[in-house]
Amino acid sequence: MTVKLGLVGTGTVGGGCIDILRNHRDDFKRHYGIDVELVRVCSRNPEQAIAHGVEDIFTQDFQDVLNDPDIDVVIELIGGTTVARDVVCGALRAGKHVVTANKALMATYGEEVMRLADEAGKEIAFEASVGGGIPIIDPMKHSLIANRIDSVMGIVNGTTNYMLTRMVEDGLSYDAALKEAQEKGFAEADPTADVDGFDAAAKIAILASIAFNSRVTMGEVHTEGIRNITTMDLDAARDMGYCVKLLAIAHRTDEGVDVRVHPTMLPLSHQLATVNGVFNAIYVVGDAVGETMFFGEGAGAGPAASAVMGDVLEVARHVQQGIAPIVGCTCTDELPIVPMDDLKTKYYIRFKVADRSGVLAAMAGVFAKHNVSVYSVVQRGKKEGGTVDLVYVTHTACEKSVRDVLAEIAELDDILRDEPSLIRVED
Ligand SMILES: NC(=O)C1=CN([C@@H]2O[C@H](COP(=O)(O)OP(=O)(O)OC[C@H]3O[C@@H](n4cnc5c(N)ncnc54)[C@H](OP(=O)(O)O)[C@@H]3O)[C@@H](O)[C@H]2O)C=CC1
Ligand SMILES: N[C@@H](CC=O)C(=O)O
Repeated sequence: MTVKLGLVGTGTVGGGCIDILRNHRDDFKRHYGIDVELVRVCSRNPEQAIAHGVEDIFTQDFQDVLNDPDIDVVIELIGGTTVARDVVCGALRAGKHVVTANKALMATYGEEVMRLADEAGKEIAFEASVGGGIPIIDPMKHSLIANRIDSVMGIVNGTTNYMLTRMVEDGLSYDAALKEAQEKGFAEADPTADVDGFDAAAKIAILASIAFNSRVTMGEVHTEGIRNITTMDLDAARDMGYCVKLLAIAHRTDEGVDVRVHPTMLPLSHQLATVNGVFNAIYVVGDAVGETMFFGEGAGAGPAASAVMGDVLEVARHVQQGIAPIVGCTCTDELPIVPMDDLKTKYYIRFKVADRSGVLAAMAGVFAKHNVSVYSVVQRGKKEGGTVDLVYVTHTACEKSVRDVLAEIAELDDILRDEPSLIRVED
């Protein structure tokens, strides 16, 4: 039996999938007996389809894919939560299996999508939605199923990790580093999703939901990106023996789920400090297995298409063998989200302030008022245009108090000259 595929979205990942199918279709059949055929391809305009040699099966209307009775599996690779939601939900309602790389959709409408799949008795597979080419969802749903998982954390956004690496190692500006990441196909269609942390928030929401059997949506994840991080911060971190990474963190605590995305300073000796460029790494800690780490390329056509096609072939194998979907929604519990205000950690905060007397004393007063104990204050860079950069490192403090400090300093008369950059410090 030939399993018929319909693909919607022919950009970076969709193009990668078409290429894999063209190059390896015969191998899949010879090695594994899995016979798949791409019968319909949909996108907004035909240029990408022509470039990948599939113009003969091209359509601009995704309904042509959903309404084709021959298609067994729909592959959604357009991204976003509007048209993609119609494609995914429509395909499931039409009785088709679905493979998607869409983390925004799964982290926002995951409950609806999983319910539709359960009702239809069809599979919804989304390995590529987290960690690009790294197998992480399937191991968590299968190989690690015997564990109680208490922590999942790591670097899950290739674009920002690539940018931070290029900024540190090659002195690239933020804008130049982002442009490169976009050219390499790492960034989302709207790269603010990467740099503002929303892509990582979606991914950690998906991982936390699976790990803790309790649904976490991306809106529930405290999210900060790297927009305010400058080369001055990266240099300051290095001088202190640290690097800066955009970390996605999910812990099961006695209070519930502590889940957040923010720039974090890590000692250069930390395992995650060596994860550079487009690479991602995800730690998973289970009560039986102990510590595990998953590592690989987190973005780009090849890695993402590898994960998508892995799902497609597994679903196709099930279709051929008549195997019903085994695991549907596993979010059986309802754990509360721990408020970010409760976090206790050390902080690096850089303020660009007016270069005049009295500023340091005024700021010291605010820190003292809120019981945030300062470990060091250092001036960085040159005094320019009547401003100076002050770097504060605190002892362990409460997030709420630090937020109060920032709010009060912002209210001080004509002191702040820019948004402070705030980085949490892990030892
Ligand atoms: N890039 C990566 O490294 C990774 C991406 N992903 C995920 O994969 C998905 C696709 O990403 P990527 O390939 O990078 O995105 P691209 O922007 O490169 O490709 C998106 C494709 O969808 C098409 N499209 C957009 N809107 C519509 C629509 N309304 N109807 C039909 N087609 C449409 C686009 O056409 P047009 O070009 O005309 O806009 C384009 O062909 C996203 O969910 C993303 O989050 C997951 C892992 C890694
Ligand atoms: N934009 C994402 C792509 C993969 O999910 C990233 O940079 O990690």
